[in-house]
Amino acid sequence: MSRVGVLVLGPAGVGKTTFCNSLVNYMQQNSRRCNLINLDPAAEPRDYEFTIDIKDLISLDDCMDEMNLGPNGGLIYCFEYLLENLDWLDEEIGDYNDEFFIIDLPGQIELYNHYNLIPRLVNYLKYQLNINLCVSYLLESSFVIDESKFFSGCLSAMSAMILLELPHINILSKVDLVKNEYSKKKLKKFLNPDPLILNDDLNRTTNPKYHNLNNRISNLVDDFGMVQFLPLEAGNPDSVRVILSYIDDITQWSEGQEPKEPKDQIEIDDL
Ligand SMILES: Nc1nc2c(ncn2[C@@H]2O[C@H](COP(=O)(O)OP(=O)(O)OP(=O)(O)O)[C@@H](O)[C@H]2O)c(=O)[nH]1
Repeated sequence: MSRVGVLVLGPAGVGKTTFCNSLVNYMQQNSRRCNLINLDPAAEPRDYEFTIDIKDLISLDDCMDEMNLGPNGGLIYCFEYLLENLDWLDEEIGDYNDEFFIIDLPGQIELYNHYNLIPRLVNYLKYQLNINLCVSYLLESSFVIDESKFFSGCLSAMSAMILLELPHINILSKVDLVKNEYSKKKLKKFLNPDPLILNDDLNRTTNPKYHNLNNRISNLVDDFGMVQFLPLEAGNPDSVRVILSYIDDITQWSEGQEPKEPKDQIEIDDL
């Protein structure tokens, strides 16, 4: 039995659900089986039907009404409820063997930062349900083409890497929204960034009293080897193809096979 899963993570509104749909669309068009698992208890139905939907177990609206909670408290409650009822997930995934799962998660930072909810879920998927997992972490291009926001995005991606300890792909989403030539040029620099050069740029525009902090953060990003982002334009099958080839490679790698360099590359000018 071989089950592969890609957890789609990133801040709210970054394009996670749209990316999930683009992956399903691309895989279906290329005769590959895949299943969408929705773990966002607030998600509305989208283009493709979910194979498994947390809302069949618990929905955010019901939980907020019945428990008198706000949206963030309600979300935490839904995840705690899911974790207390993991046999439900087991039953839902039950006979799906030799399958590819695309797992859409909510973007609320509370789930990742203050609680141990997502790591517990990941452990269950990985060790109890034997799903060979990887993470695709999305950051929005138009947001990060500013050095300070880029470093802030890197830190949030690194926090997910450290927290989940899974093979990890970083993606800059919505590249089509970066329109003018100057910004496009900057975007290229951020896809294959040299954190130390970006740090010099950042220091040019920040108060000197922060330079030491900037230097430390850029050294950390540099040491961590977080040197690459893949561009995503959800409506462009070429960008989805390249990302999928990376997902295929790193999930094979985490199964214990030899890592291979993905052959596919995509340039921003190709999109
Ligand atoms: N132009 C453009 N818009 C996009 C792209 N991907 C997503 N969007 C838009 O961005 C908005 C948010 O997309 P979603 O897919 O709902 O984002 P999300 O991360 O799932 O949002 P939450 O679940 O609320 O965290 C929607 O209006 C999408 O149509 C893209 O590649 N290009």
